[in-house]
Amino acid sequence: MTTRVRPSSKRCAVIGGSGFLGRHLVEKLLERGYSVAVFDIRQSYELPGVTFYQGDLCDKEALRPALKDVPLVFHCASPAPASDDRALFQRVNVQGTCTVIQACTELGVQKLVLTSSASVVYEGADIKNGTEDIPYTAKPMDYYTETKIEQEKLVLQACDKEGGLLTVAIRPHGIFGPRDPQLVPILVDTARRGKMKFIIGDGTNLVDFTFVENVVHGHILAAEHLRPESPLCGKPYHITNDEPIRFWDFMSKVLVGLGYAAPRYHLPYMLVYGLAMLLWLLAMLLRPLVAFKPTFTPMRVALAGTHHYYSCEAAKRDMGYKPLVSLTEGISRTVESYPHLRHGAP
Ligand SMILES: NC(=O)c1ccc[n+]([C@@H]2O[C@H](COP(=O)([O-])OP(=O)(O)OC[C@H]3O[C@@H](n4cnc5c(N)ncnc54)[C@H](O)[C@@H]3O)[C@@H](O)[C@H]2O)c1
Ligand SMILES: CC(C)CCC[C@@H](C)[C@H]1CC[C@H]2C3=C(CC[C@]12C)[C@@]1(C)CC[C@H](O)[C@@H](C(=O)O)[C@@H]1CC3
Repeated sequence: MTTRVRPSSKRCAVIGGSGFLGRHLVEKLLERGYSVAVFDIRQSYELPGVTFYQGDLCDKEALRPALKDVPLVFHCASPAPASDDRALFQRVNVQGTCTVIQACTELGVQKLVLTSSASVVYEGADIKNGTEDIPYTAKPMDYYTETKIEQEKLVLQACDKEGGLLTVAIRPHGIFGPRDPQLVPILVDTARRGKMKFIIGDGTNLVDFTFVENVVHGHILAAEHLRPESPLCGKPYHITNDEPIRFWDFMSKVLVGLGYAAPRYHLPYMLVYGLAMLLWLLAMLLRPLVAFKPTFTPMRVALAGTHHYYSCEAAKRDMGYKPLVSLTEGISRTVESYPHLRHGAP
């Protein structure tokens, strides 16, 4: 006779746990008394209380040991959004997520929390205080967004309240904080190359930037409130700092905090967007001959020149979410964490 081990409720797995958000999530889970299995294609640190499993999430056999006897799984792995490798996004975000769902179901995992993105509804036009009922965009601006939509649908449709796997998706927007490999490093690199002098558009567009610890808090609340009778089952939730800020004020605060000049001169939005489209087309055409990646992609220009902020009222109502770290505090902790990116640092 085989006896099934009852999974400890303080045990969980984090797929993508070596990444920026994943590692912050792991650290908070440990603080809250969880023991954590990390599954990732790379191992980036070691911590007591964490067991690492290195592998590709598209490989079910590699996933199984990490998810065995675990009641709760967080899935926050993805290829980097800036990549233009469509096949990789399809394989990891879509087929890989199917594999994760199958493995969870076969192993009797009770809850799956997906890190989705608020970008699943963004198509380059203004979104002001967007709620979760905005339909998915029919015109995703890049392969990352296209596959995040498919991924979110797969996970939410897999929710089975009749004793099966329970699922929920968290949609953060513009995550920033210590160890972020993307937002601050790209911003500083652009500033060092003298390209952060310009404000795209009139500079009044409001945007959500969300401190990483608030995003982690939203994930843990979602996991702990996800039960068969709760409204969270099969639903997406925006998690934001609940403090929309002008895109260019946020950029300026980070730049000035790190010793760089704030952007000052205005350029018309449509002009820069048109140029970004042209450059992107050129990069596509020349790809077989020269590999160059424009900094100002159409997606980045759109994000820099439109309103895109979201309501987190549903998360407040259904899981008692409230941001723990203010934008001002988050920016100052972020700036302090990047001494090597300061102006003049070797
Ligand atoms: N950073 C943001 O602003 C932001 C905003 C909204 C949503 N998200 C979502 O949050 C999640 C985490 O993003 P992040 O910023 O921490 O990115 P990240 O790149 O730091 O982390 C992603 C992790 O996934 C791992 N990974 C990639 N492919 C894998 C594979 N095939 N098998 C196993 N592991 C694999 C990577 O090694 C990495 O450790 C992603 O799902 C992303 O779509 C990020
Ligand atoms: C070159 C400049 C105009 C700006 C330099 C900063 C940008 C690199 C970031 C500003 C907003 C960021 C952002 C993302 C990537 C980095 C920026 C463009 C995402 C597209 C990353 C993927 C997430 O899922 C998106 C989300 O919905 O949160 C991010 C949106 C903001």
